[in-house]
Amino acid sequence: MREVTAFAPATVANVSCGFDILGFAIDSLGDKVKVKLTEGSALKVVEIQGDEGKLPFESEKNTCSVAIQAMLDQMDLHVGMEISLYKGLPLGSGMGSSAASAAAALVAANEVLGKPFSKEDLVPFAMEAERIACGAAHADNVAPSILGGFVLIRGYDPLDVIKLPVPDGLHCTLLHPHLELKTSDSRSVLKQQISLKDATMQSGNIAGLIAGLYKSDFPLIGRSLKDVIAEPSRALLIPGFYELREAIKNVGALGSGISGSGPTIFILSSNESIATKAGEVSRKVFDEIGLGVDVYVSKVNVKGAFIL
Ligand SMILES: Nc1ncnc2c1ncn2[C@@H]1O[C@H](COP(=O)(O)OP(=O)(O)O)[C@@H](O)[C@H]1O
Ligand SMILES: N[C@@H](CCOP(=O)(O)O)C(=O)O
Repeated sequence: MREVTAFAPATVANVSCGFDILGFAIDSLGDKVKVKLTEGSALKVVEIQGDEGKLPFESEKNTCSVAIQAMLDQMDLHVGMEISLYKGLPLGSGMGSSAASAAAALVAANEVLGKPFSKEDLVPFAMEAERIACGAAHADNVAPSILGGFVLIRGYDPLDVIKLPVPDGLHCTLLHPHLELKTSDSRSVLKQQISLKDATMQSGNIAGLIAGLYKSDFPLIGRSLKDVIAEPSRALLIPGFYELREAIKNVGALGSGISGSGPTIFILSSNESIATKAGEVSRKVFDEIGLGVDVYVSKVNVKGAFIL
């Protein structure tokens, strides 16, 4: 029977000011999923590697099978598939781990079925997987993981997904402290109301960030990396967050923020050498507080999920 393996990249959701509406994809880090067409009509997760035994095999709980089931439901198609998941991303990391599994699974399953859907069409199916992973069908991880690049979710009802330009040279440093923070938990600490002043400030920064991407205006991108909605509540859950921001002030980075719902922190820089320096300085902050950290330096991935 036909089998296909796909890779889907890690993602940085929110990008500070764009809560639930902005995200971008990272190079090389990600999950792989193999999908094999079988007899019958059941989706079975048959193998999971790299998760330390933490992820569910039940097809109604794993984001791979939930996403594929949403796709089959839309087609009213009853086929059997065996799904093998190779986790490259840590769980509850803020790097879109649940999303990368769903994105890779969908791209592989779509290929196995002869590509009935475009990549854009796959986004709503992956959102259903996010609903079971964290209780909210947000698209700011799944859309960039599938499509690559910077992605804006202009609206959810109806879904309106827009790819944005990626300025040459833009690099991201990711600091993943050795902590697990579930997206569902870090959503539960958010305030449900915001003031007019904060709404105005956040709107200015989102508009500024998008204008900065279109103009390749690095200082404007840096000035816009501010979040008055989620960051004040969530930063308290991430040791070293403000110390890191202080420590990288003289390195020349554009700015820093929480990647998705954390605990990973992202830093944007205008070139690889600043991004690397920012990583070195940040590592020292975590060494000082005695918390292990993984540091990654990456370009923005403009390709998204792909068949291996
Ligand atoms: N294939 C999968 N990969 C990762 N997480 C999954 C998967 N399937 C289900 N989950 C559940 O989703 C949760 C992790 O998602 P989340 O907290 O959103 O992490 P992240 O911030 O890394 O995306 C875990 O509770 C995990 O059990
Ligand atoms: N917009 C979401 C993004 C969650 O990203 P994750 O990588 O932590 O799953 C949020 O801020 O809750």
